Order: sequence, then C-alpha cells, then structure tokens
Amino acid sequence: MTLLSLQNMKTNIGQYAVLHDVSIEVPEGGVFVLLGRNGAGKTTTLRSIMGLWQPSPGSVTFRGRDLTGLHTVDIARLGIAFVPENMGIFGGLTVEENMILATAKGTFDPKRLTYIYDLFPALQKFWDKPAWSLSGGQKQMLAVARAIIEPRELILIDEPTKGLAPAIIDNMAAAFREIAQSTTILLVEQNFEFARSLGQNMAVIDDGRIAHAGTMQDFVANSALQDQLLGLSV
Ligand SMILES: Nc1ncnc2c1ncn2[C@@H]1O[C@H](COP(=O)(O)OP(=O)(O)OP(=O)(O)O)[C@@H](O)[C@H]1O
Repeated sequence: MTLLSLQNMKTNIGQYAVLHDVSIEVPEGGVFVLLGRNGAGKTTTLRSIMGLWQPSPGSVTFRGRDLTGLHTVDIARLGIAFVPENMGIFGGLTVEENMILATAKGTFDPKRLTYIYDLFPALQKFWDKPAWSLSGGQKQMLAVARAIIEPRELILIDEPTKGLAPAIIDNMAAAFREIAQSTTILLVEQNFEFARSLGQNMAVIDDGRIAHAGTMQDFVANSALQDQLLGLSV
C-alpha cells in the first residue's frame, strides 16, 4: 500500500525552478532510497514534502490526504518527521533536553525511551552531557532519536552518513533496519553502499526530475544504469 505519493511535483525556490517533475510512490514499510548527484534536488524534495518549500498544488499526498498548503507543524502532527542534513540539534543543551524538546508534551513514555536506548546506547551514556560534546556519529544518532521519540509513520532522513567513519555507518545501518520494522523511512543518500544495504525500493533524481524508479535489487544488478545516473558502478 502507498504511504506517500508525490505526483508531478514542481517546486520553485524564489525565481528558480528546482524541481520540474518529481513523482514517487513510497510504499508503507521498509526503506525507500532517493539517490542523485549533488544539486539534483534531493533535499528540496524532502523540504517540499514537509511544507518547508511550497510544491505545486495537489502533488503530495500522505495516506491519500493532500498535504498542499498545510503548515510544517501540521504535517509533522500527521506522523511525518524530518531529520535534516544539518541535524537541527541544540549543541548547548544536554542530550536529555534535546530529546524533551522533541516530545509533544515534555515527558517521555518509558517504553519508548527504552526503545531509543536500545537503538542508540551512546545516547543513554551521554544523557546528561551537552550535545556539542558528542561525536559526529552520536550527534546524528541524537537527531534520528529526536525524530522517533514518539511513534511516527514516516521519517525523512537527509544524508545521515555524511562525514561518518565506516564503523559508525555500520551501527547506523543496524539501527535503521530496526527502526524500519515499525516506521517507513525515506532516505536521501550519496553513500551507495549504505543505501543499497538498506533500501527495498528506490528512485534516482536528476536535475529536478525522477530519472529512474524501481527496486534496489534491479538497480544494483544494472551497473550501466548506475554509471549513467550516478556516475558510479559497483
Ligand atoms: N535556497 C535556495 N536558493 C536557491 N537555490 C537553491 C536553494 N536551495 C537549493 N537550491 C538549488 O536547488 C538545486 C537542488 O538543491 P538540493 O539541495 O535539493 O540538491 P541535493 O540533491 O540535495 O544536493 P546535495 O547532495 O548537494 O545536498 C541546486 O541547484 C541548488 O543550488
């Protein structure tokens, strides 16, 4: 069943047409990966879903509901969370304070907190430490944990592995697999190894248009297509 549907989405930023024609069907469950070269429009796609840029009317539906014109906070209330590339965490606040700010009522559900600690043990260890003192990987984990401190239906994650060491990326992949058991993930990535290890379905965006969509398995098997669309072959 389709959870999120983008239909011929167009987004202008000021006078620039950035997305020309983006159509994606994200099924419920698992990980959907959006790939593309630098500047192709991946971040703009995620920001358009969240209402941070206004896409063309009628182009984003979530569980069949048109999100056009809704404020970001109302889109979030429908069960969609966004982990931006800059992570959006507060360096001067502790891990706990960062987490509290991500809750709707300022309190934690103990079961949910246990789930978060199991996913990201480092966050429990550094619970009362300021976020600035965390490593890059731990900051990224905090950003993802904030997004799922309450149950969500969909999380949009923008390039979570950027600048991280391979061992940390492996931990991240394990956590994402666990999260995807209960929450659909729309993942934007440049790290193809990471993306292919997680994604069931995928699309490639190129110059603001979807250039290819299908299963990850088929894409991985087609090195000519990878080379053509991403400039790589595995
Ligand atoms: N605020 C903005 N004002 C003007 N142009 C923008 C703005 N944000 C993005 N763009 C342009 O829109 C295009 C798509 O940008 P976007 O950030 O969506 O790409 P991306 O695929 O996420 O790339 P990257 O991997 O480098 O983050 C780029 O040409 C970029 O320069």
